[in-house]
Amino acid sequence: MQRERWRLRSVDLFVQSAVSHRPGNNGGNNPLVHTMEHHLLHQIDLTIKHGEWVFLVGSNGSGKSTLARLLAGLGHARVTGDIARMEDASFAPLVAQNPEAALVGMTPEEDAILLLEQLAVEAGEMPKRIDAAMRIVGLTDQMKQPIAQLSGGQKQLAAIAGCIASGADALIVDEPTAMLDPQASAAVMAALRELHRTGTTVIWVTQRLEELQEGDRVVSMKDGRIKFDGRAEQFYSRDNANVGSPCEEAGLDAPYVVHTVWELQRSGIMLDPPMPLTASSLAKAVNSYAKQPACS
Ligand SMILES: Nc1ncnc2c1ncn2[C@@H]1O[C@H](COP(=O)(O)OP(=O)(O)OP(=O)(O)O)[C@@H](O)[C@H]1O
Repeated sequence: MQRERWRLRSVDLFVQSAVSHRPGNNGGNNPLVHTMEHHLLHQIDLTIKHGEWVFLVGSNGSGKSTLARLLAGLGHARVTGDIARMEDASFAPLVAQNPEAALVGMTPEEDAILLLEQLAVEAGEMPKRIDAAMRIVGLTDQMKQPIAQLSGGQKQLAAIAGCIASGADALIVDEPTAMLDPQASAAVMAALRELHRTGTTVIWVTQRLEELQEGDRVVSMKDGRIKFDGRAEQFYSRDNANVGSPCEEAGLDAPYVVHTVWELQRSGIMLDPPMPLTASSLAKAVNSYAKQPACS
């Protein structure tokens, strides 16, 4: 059985922000400042095992990044409830939507070296780790190129390469493809799927639901709460009255393939498997439906 990487029980998270008020006419010019507490996460129950791949989805402001930062151990927040991390778990680096803020080296290679230096990795160990990480993300040819000359997708891959070289057993990526074109997005997805195949736990925050594949685990959030935790196929499952899939309840628009399946269901066409998620699996399911003997 896989060991647990994170276990959160009844976790609530609060942050404080400064609020300033201009006093009235007779109150002088100095603004009054007081702090206000915001309750951002509510009763989070979540277990993630070593080696799992989890898509964390939800509409804007639903709390995805807040939860991602909490899992990465970042931020200054008041947290109540119970959070357990396994003792042998390494730190889990978080790669954000815009990687430029996190890239400090002049080249992808130098950036990885600086990160490994921070982690006190021996100098003799570094080239092996960095070469392997660049190979996984497909940046071997660009690793000595100035970061300023890389495309957005290559910068994202450079940030991910640094995390891979660090040897972290888990990686959290927050909307890594939000600013990328389909080709660069596919390269980032392929690099992380490969990393996952070799045992790394991956938490992928996204609003692009077409990135989900059959069998993927989906955790969806709304108003700071987890509303759904299950397989992608169930996420799109409507009830008998043809409404109310967890995806729609989260306020998200399903991919085109799923809309097509819903339309087929509305016309009484039930596919097997019932919820294909890619164009090719939809075509396959429609093909085998068409080959079924007609009912009289
Ligand atoms: N430091 C803060 N102080 C006050 N409110 C905050 C703070 N950080 C986040 N929030 C609020 O918490 C809510 C959740 O924010 P969060 O960034 O986690 O959402 P998200 O699901 O990642 O959204 P998006 O998809 O837009 O990035 C939002 O309403 C946001 O305004």
